[in-house]
Amino acid sequence: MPDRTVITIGNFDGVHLGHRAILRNARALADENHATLLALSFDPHPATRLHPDTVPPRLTTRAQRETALRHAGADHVIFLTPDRATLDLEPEAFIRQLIDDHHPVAFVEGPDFRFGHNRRGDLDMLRDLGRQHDFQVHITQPVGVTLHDRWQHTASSSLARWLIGRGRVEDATLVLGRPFALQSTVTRGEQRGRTIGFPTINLHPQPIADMILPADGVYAGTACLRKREHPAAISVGTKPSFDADALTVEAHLLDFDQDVYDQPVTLEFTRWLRDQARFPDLDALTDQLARDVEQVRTHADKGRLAPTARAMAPIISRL
Ligand SMILES: Cc1cc2nc3c(=O)[nH]c(=O)nc-3n(C[C@H](O)[C@H](O)[C@H](O)COP(=O)(O)O)c2cc1C
Ligand SMILES: Nc1ncnc2c1ncn2[C@@H]1O[C@H](COP(=O)(O)OP(=O)(O)O)[C@@H](O)[C@H]1O
Repeated sequence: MPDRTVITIGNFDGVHLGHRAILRNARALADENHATLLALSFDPHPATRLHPDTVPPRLTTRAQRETALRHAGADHVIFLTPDRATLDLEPEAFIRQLIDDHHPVAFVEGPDFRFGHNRRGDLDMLRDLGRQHDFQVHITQPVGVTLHDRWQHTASSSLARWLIGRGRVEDATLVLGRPFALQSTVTRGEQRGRTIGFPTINLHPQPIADMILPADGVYAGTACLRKREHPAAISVGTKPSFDADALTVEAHLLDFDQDVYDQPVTLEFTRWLRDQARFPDLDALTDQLARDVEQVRTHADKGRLAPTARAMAPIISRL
C-alpha cells in the first residue's frame, strides 16, 4: 500500500496566519492517520498565464513559501506549473490525478476553495469526490486579526500586501505571523555611504522585482547575512536628497564592518520609523541617519525587532 497523504492546495502567498491554521489542522489529521502532509501550490501564480495584468506583487518568493510551509508542518511541498495542460484540467480530472499520484485520506482547505478549469470545482464537488474515492474534506475557518488601530480583519494575502504597501509593517507582522522579509543579494551602490560614515548594503533589484515593497520610508529591522542576524536601519526610496530616480532598498547594519558584496541577504521589516526626506546637505542627512540608528538600537535593546508568534498570540483572535 503506497503512503497515504493529507493534501492542502493553495497559492499560500505570504504563508499568513490563515494559511498556517490550515496547515496546523492538516498536520494534526496527517498525524492521526499516519499520513504525510503534502502542500500543493502553483509557481508562478496562475494569474501570470490567465490575466497577466492582474498579478499581484508577491509577499514571498517560491523559496520563502517552501520554507514557511515546511515550518508550518508540511512534509512535502510541490509546485505545479500553471501550463495549459494543468489549467485546462476539468475539476474532476484534476482531483483524480491527485488521487492516483498521492492517495489522499483527506483534503484540508479554506471555505472559498476552488479548483480545476475556470475554478469550476467547489467544496460540494470535492465532498462528492471524497465519498466516491474515500477521502475526507476538512474546512478551516479564516483567522481574525486585530491590528494596532483595533481594526479587526480576516488574515489574507491581499490585506498583508495592502499594509506593506502603506508602510504598516508592524500590522503586516500580525497578519503574517512573522515580519515581512525581502531576500536578495548585495549589490554595489554609489559608494557614498562609507564616505559619510553609514555604509549600506544595497539589495540587487532583480530577485525582488516581483515582490511587494514597503512604502518609501525608513524602517527598523533585521538583516540576516552569513547566518547571523544584525539590527538594521533600512531605507526604501529614491534618495530624494540626491535626485536619484531608481528605487533603492538599502540597509545600514549596526556594529558591523565586513565586505559582503554579492552575498545573499534577508531583510526583515519590523517597524516604521519615518518618511523619506530631502536633506539640504550631507551634514543634515548624516545627523538624521545617526538618529535613525539610535532608534534602531533602542528597539533592538528592548528586544522589539523580532516579535515572535508566541508574543503576539494574545492579540490574535478568531472572528
Ligand atoms: C537609515 C537610512 C535612512 C535614509 N534616509 C534617507 C532620506 O531620508 N533621504 C535621502 O535622500 N536618502 C536617505 N537614505 C539614503 C542615503 O542617501 C544613502 O544611503 C547614501 O546616499 C549612500 O548611498 P550609496 O549606498 O549609494 O553609497 C537613507 C539611508 C539609510 C540607511
Ligand atoms: N555596517 C555596515 N552596513 C552595511 N554595509 C557595510 C557595513 N560595513 C561594511 N559594509 C560594506 O560596505 C558596503 C557598502 O558601502 P557603501 O559605501 O554604502 O557602498 P555602496 O554604495 O556600494 O553600497 C556594503 O555592501 C558592505 O559590503
